[in-house]
Amino acid sequence: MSVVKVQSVSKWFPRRDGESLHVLQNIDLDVPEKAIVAIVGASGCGKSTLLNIIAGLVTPDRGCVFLNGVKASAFEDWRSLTYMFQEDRLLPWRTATQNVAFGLEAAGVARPERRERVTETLALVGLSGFADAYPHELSGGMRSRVALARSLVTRPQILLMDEPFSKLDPSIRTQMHDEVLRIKELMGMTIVFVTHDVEEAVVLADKVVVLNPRPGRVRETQEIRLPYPRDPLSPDVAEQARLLRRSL
Ligand SMILES: Nc1ncnc2c1ncn2[C@@H]1O[C@H](COP(=O)(O)OP(=O)(O)OP(=O)(O)O)[C@@H](O)[C@H]1O
Repeated sequence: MSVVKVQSVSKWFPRRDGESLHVLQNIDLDVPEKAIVAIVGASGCGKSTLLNIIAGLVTPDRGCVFLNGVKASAFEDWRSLTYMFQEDRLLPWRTATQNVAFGLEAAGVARPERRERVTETLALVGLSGFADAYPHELSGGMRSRVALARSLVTRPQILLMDEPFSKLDPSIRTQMHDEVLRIKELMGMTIVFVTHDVEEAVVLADKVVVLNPRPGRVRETQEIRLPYPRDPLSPDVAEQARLLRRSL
């Protein structure tokens, strides 16, 4: 069974001139359990809209999304799904610990359990020594790790990421890719992410979905069968990236 299934989804947004913008047309997407799927495509082709529809943040005009086989409109286990945004969105007045704890506080998790889970998750992303640091005291890579920890602290089954590492230096980005793969294996998550970076798609994903613009349609789906870990500088990754670029 697919963990995420997108079935014939179409979406229009209203435009200021009274017309509507056709953003997505008949999108089908199947994400099996523990898969990593990348969505790539030209700017404005509807990648984030598709991710937002999967996350239940935007309602499709046609078609539907199933999460663990349940129609999204009837899905109740939203804590099993988490979303990592392009900006880290850390609260500057909260320490790393307090930022990571935020979702658990909102969910009413008791303080002792909160403390245990935050400590465990900060250790998971390699930030045990920075639990009491404020965001301005952390490097870009560390902030990204806090944001990742905040997404993981609820022990999600599905991780959605919208260009989460695009603002990082290439070497830090590579470190974050390694972290995501390691943690994904450990936690057995299913991941869907959006990226502009075809190398990032090839290094992380086992399936890459290429969207065509205006309106966004699935142009093709490429399986990436290279073994993990994938060296971003290897000829195999370069060749897959070349094929994807050609498709774009
Ligand atoms: N809430 C909204 N209301 C109206 N138009 C929107 C809304 N959200 C997105 N759009 C428009 O829908 C189109 C697709 O946007 P979307 O952000 O999904 O594309 P994208 O492929 O993620 O773009 P990028 O790669 O530049 O981030 C764009 O033309 C955008 O302006």
